[in-house]
Amino acid sequence: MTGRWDGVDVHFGEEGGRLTYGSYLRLEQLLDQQRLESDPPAHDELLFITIHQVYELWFKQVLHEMTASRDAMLAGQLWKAQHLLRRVHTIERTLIQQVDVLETMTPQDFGEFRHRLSPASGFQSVQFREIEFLSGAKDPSFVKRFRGLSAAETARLEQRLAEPTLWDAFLGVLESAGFSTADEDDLRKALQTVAGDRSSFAEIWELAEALVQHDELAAAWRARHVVMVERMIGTKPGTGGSSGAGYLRSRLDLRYYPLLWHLRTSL
Ligand code: HEM
Ligand SMILES: N[C@@H](CC(=O)c1ccccc1NC=O)C(=O)O
Repeated sequence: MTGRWDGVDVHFGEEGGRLTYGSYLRLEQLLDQQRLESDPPAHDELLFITIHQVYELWFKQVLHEMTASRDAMLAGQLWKAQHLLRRVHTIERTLIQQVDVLETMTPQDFGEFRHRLSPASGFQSVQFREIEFLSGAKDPSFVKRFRGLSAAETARLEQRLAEPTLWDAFLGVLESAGFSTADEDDLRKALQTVAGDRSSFAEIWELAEALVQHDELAAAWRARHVVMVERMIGTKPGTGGSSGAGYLRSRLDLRYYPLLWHLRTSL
């Protein structure tokens, strides 16, 4: 910035032609990534692409925060793990609310370009599956069922399958506090003890609550997504080759941390 605040010759961001807003954020590249499949262009396809790209940007951020939260747990920095999970929750609430924007598209307007999308589908979102794996729901069959993955994408999924999950890291936290997590019975007892003595185990309890919150928000997204799908395509099969809403309904009961949910019954 040069010049005077109150004068006319104020030139923000022009110091020697270095960093600018657009160059820092790589806007030329970012804003040039929306290519429609429909021809002539269907009006709503830009919204459809933009929404998905925004989801993928947030997925990237969520993975960044979840990975750091996991590593903080492994390093015994419980306050940090919880701080980062709170940010994840806030992003996840945003991801659920964003469905509202896409629902301003009618089924008729979606129908103008939907036939062009097959066999592509959200089922092929690598980052979405990475989030599931890192959360604790590792299912190698998804890697096999993906068609058309690049070598780099396959490597990312394999890495997520191999590395510790948030749940693994949480078990490490319990072990560091002196609990046995050798079998499910020991684990149930440990969780019961933590829940029953919150003044002694405040940080561990809060961390468990943060994991439950993450689990609940993921479930809320699945529920929101399937209702949107029913609104958009009814009971038609999906472009990705599944039964559509039927398949998505079969995934509604997925929970990352069933033991933290079972615990509720005995509190
Ligand atoms: C018009 C809006 C949408 C419709 C009609 C729709 C429809 C579907 C259908 C039918 C499936 C099942 C797979 C298949 O295609 O056979 C699916 C899966 C999926 N969709 Fe969407 N979707 C929509 C928007 C979105 C958005 C905005 C996202 C955000 C990234 C998304 C992410 C996903 C994911 C991650 C899956 C895999 C879910 C799983 O395996 O549990 N979808 N979608
Ligand atoms: N599977 C959707 C199409 C769809 O929504 C989609 C297509 C390509 C890329 C991402 C998508 N989003 C979620 O599935 C359908 O069957 O209508």
